[in-house]
Amino acid sequence: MFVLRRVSPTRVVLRKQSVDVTARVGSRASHPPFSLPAVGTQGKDGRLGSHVEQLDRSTHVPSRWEDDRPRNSHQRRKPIPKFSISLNDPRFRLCTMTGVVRGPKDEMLARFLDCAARGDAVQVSAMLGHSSFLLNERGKNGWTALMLSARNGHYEVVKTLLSKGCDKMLVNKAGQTSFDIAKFWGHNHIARLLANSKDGDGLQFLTDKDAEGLENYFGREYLHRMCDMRTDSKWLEEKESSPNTVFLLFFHLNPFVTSQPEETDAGGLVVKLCRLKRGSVEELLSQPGTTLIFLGVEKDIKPNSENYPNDEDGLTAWFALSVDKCPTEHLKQTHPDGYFLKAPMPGLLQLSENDAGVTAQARSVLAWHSRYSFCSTCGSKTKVEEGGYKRTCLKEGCPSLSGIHNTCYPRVDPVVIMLVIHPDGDQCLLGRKKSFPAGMFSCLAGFIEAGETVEEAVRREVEEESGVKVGPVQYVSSQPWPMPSSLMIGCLAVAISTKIKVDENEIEEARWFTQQQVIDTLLKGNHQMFTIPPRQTIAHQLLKHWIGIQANL
Ligand SMILES: NC(=O)C1=CN([C@@H]2O[C@H](COP(=O)(O)OP(=O)(O)OC[C@H]3O[C@@H](n4cnc5c(N)ncnc54)[C@H](OP(=O)(O)O)[C@@H]3O)[C@@H](O)[C@H]2O)C=CC1
Ligand SMILES: [Mg+2]
Ligand SMILES: [Mg+2]
Ligand SMILES: [Mg+2]
Ligand SMILES: [Zn+2]
Repeated sequence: MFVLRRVSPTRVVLRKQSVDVTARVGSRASHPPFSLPAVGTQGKDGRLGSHVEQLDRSTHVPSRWEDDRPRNSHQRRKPIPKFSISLNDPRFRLCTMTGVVRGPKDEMLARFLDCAARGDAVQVSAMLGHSSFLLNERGKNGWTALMLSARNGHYEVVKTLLSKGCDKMLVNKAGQTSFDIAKFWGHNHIARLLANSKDGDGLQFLTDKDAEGLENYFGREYLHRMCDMRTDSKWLEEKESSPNTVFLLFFHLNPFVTSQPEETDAGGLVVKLCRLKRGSVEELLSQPGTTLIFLGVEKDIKPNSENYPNDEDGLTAWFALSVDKCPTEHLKQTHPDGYFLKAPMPGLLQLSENDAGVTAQARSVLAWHSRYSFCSTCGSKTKVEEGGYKRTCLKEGCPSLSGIHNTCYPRVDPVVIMLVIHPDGDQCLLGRKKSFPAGMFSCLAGFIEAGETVEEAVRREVEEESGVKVGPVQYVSSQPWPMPSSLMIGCLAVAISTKIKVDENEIEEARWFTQQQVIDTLLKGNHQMFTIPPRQTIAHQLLKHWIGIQANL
């Protein structure tokens, strides 16, 4: 068990059982390096990322890494009183410690904002029930309840406030909407909620294009997977033969694509998956050695719309079709511009977010079929079921048929990837493999082993590869990585030792880089000293996240 305890405005102590490490905290990082300090209602200047010591203790949400021992009585959060007397009642005139007279309305507003900042959706809803004027009110620092709940990642509060019709277009003193704030602090589920909800005039706040970048690349769920329909073979057959169904073609795990001019002034080419229709793939479907996988249905199709007159449910299904023989000749007539994208890297990174998400799903499952043709338990033949999502052994009595059928489903291999932060809070550890392009450094990564937690895998891999010992570990976000089927689990971790000794079998070099060096490379495009992986990788996003949570906008 690790705890970070602030002992002075500039120092924290990191404790692990008998190990004590005292670390200086950089002047800009007055909170533990990645503890996402929650913003309370007492921020002095309305800036994001107010320092912990600037916060009213009653509104600060303690992070997992802070000392969780009971606080002194004066630090304990007081229960929020119920309001049952008229606000104009003179008994509610109170004086603050500074002698400034605060009216009952101010006091109520302060409590309302406090509830929003702490994530108390029930109390927020109750207070709005009798005092609707609070909805869009700002505190002294110019922040509304929506901004505070978006900042601190309180999904239920944001949902409650939106359902009451709050104004999500209001901005703080820095000109940021609640969406900007949620996005900046990495609360992507909240940013998506804000982006997709309609404003007072019934308009959607952001277009799909604007909302891009809210997920890690390969993570966009463009299709509804409809897992429950995989066992309905009649429905699947109907969809397979429908003229509206979309087929994505793969050969050697490479998707069939076209390059089209970009619809922007900037010009350039965009690489798009070819959405083939039944007519184009009819012959390929009947060839031996094809694999067909049901991917899902388009999410935003209006049932029985004019475009889909033949389909009873109006849902457009997508399938991935893998063929054994190169089909370019076959498609020459219908798709003269089509070609197979040289996957995986960096070819796949040219796709749009939507296409990348679908490709990640298709490629991982197809890769599994290509490597697991026979039963992994007894070596017998298998039959493909459930729209390509299951391979069942055909040998009666095979042990794979009893118990949990985990050998019958596509693999997902969990991998930890971590940005290790120096105890001084101002440097991070990056390494490079021999196979990386010259000058490129990235986060350390490694496969999780059987019977291992995410946290332990982070500590083990970092120590194995760099010799650095790690204490606290915090999850940030994940990314499917379809080469062939990894799930990257992105974490920030705090080092408790700093001496580097690389394992030369895995890593060529590892170094501590200062935050300024990372900013120069990441944001200013200065690649003289080193480069980092492209924006589509979770390694890049972890670095961005670290810079983000340290920033004091
Ligand atoms: N999206 C991103 O930003 C990044 C993604 N990655 C991905 O993360 C994955 C893991 O990173 P990596 O540093 O290679 O991992 P590790 O540090 O765990 O080293 C991998 C090596 O360990 C062996 N190994 C042990 N267990 C497994 C297992 N379950 N599956 C496969 N190999 C295993 C393999 O050796 P052997 O081959 O000799 O059998 C392999 O070469 C890679 O696929 C990489 O592409 C990595 C960095 C950035
Ligand atoms: Mg590794
Ligand atoms: Mg390793
Ligand atoms: Mg390993
Ligand atoms: Zn078997």
